[in-house]
Amino acid sequence: MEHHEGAGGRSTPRSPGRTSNTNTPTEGDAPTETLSHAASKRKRLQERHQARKRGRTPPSVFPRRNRSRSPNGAAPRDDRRSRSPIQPRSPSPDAPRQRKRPGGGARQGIADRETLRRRQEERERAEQEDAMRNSQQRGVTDVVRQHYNAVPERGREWRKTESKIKGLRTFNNWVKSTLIQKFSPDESFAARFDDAKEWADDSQGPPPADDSRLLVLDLGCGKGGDLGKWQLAPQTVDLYVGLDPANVSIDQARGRYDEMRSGRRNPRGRRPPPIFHAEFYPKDCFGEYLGDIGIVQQVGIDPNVGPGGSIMASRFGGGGFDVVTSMFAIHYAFETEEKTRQMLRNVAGSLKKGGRFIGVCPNSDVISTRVAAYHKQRKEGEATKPAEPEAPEDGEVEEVARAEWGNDIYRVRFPGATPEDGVFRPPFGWKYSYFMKEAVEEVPEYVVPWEAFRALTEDYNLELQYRKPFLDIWEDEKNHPELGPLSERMGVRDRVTGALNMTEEEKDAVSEFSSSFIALTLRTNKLGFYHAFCFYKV
Ligand SMILES: C[S@@+](CC[C@H](N)C(=O)[O-])C[C@H]1O[C@@H](n2cnc3c(N)ncnc32)[C@H](O)[C@@H]1O
Repeated sequence: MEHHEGAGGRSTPRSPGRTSNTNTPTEGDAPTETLSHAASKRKRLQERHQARKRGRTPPSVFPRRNRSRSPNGAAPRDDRRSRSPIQPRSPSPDAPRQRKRPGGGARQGIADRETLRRRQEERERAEQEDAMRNSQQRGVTDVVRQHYNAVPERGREWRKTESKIKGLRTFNNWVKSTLIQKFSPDESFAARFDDAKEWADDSQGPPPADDSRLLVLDLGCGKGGDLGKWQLAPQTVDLYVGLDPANVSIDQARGRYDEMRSGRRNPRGRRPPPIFHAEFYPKDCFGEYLGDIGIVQQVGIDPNVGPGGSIMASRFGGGGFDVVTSMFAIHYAFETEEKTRQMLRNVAGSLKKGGRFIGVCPNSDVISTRVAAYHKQRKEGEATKPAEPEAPEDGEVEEVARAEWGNDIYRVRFPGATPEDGVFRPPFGWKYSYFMKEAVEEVPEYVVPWEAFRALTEDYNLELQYRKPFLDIWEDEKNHPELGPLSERMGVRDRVTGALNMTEEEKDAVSEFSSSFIALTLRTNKLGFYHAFCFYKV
């Protein structure tokens, strides 16, 4: 789904960011000279800290990383092969033929051969299963990657005028801007910001400028639609690292950044506002560890987070990023527990203490309510139908009740059975396809059962600070002194009437308040298909 476009309009005076170009950097490029003084200092501390850490745990990050490279935690296949005790050996043609020993020895040989053959078969079966599992995992990632690579980049003008879902796009963009405005600043910056009013009353001039700048990591950055929002973050961004498995999207994101930096995206040749240093790499952020990306390693990523990580590591370790963000993407991780944990390892490993993990994803409360209502309605329908023979006859396949809902603009469809009570247990692998006009065409996504997710995050020292459905965010923030006017400048609402600029179908997709049979429940609970969250690394 596309949720692009810069927040637009707001101009906050800020100190200039560094703007060195990366063009098409390669992994491991050293951007040190492009980072600010604060970041270099942080980096120096990081290096010092890592040196201390290395003192405690002798193996360097590199061999540790190599060992854990496989997404499913298995040892690299080559390693296993090289350790195999039964490599078939073909005798050298020049070697004298050995004579078989007579009697028991020969029988022993036959028994050994039998054991070896069995072991060989077992090994081949295990390898086949391994390959199958890997290819299935790759399969989903490939489908998602191919899909997003194929979504055309249609340009800002088209998105603002022609698009059938322009209301939805701008609304989603406003929610993302709101989240960035509210949660990207660190505590000391936010405190200073809060104090400013009191301080202004005393008329002693503005508070001293904060020179600590943000280092931001975006997992699933897509075509770079949020770059403009980060440029307008209250606390200046120093570095933005964008990762996404869709390589075409990554190229487009880099192109967009280059245009912003050069001012080509600016209307009427106005001087561009200063922009941070940014780097973009293709990467599966949920199936793989991020520590092999040079810039991520340089800023700092701790491989020891999560269950099993040492107390020393959790007290002194930690990453170097202030903010990790993942907008409309973490639902791809919920295919398996392994991927979900890898995603959390990457998030928590890259965040420093006090760092924020902010994002948006489909709200499982809505999905559960929808699925339960679907089954209830289906059963009521069945109860009024004439009775059918109890068991299916020979060769007859019992039909699975497939939950689905939506309208012309969006559609959610479960390909398999769903729980009648709407509670997704176990919490992984609940695949559904999501269709969104112009944006997402039947891409497999996975339910993110919220409570299970929240429980898992605790294993990674991530503490939930905020979680809100989109519509509640709108209700809470639409009259905010900055976010309210921002919504008007972005075209989220009508300047005169104040009503949301959306068709009924778009509203249905975002809030579901006009949907048919569970309309009342949803309206009362103010649910929306998406919700936003912020976790703090403690
Ligand atoms: C709906 S788009 C959102 C893009 C962007 N965050 C935004 O808000 O405009 C979802 C993105 O998630 C990305 N994605 C899917 N699987 C991923 C994975 N394993 N790791 C990182 N990103 C992934 C897709 O390639 C796609 O760019």
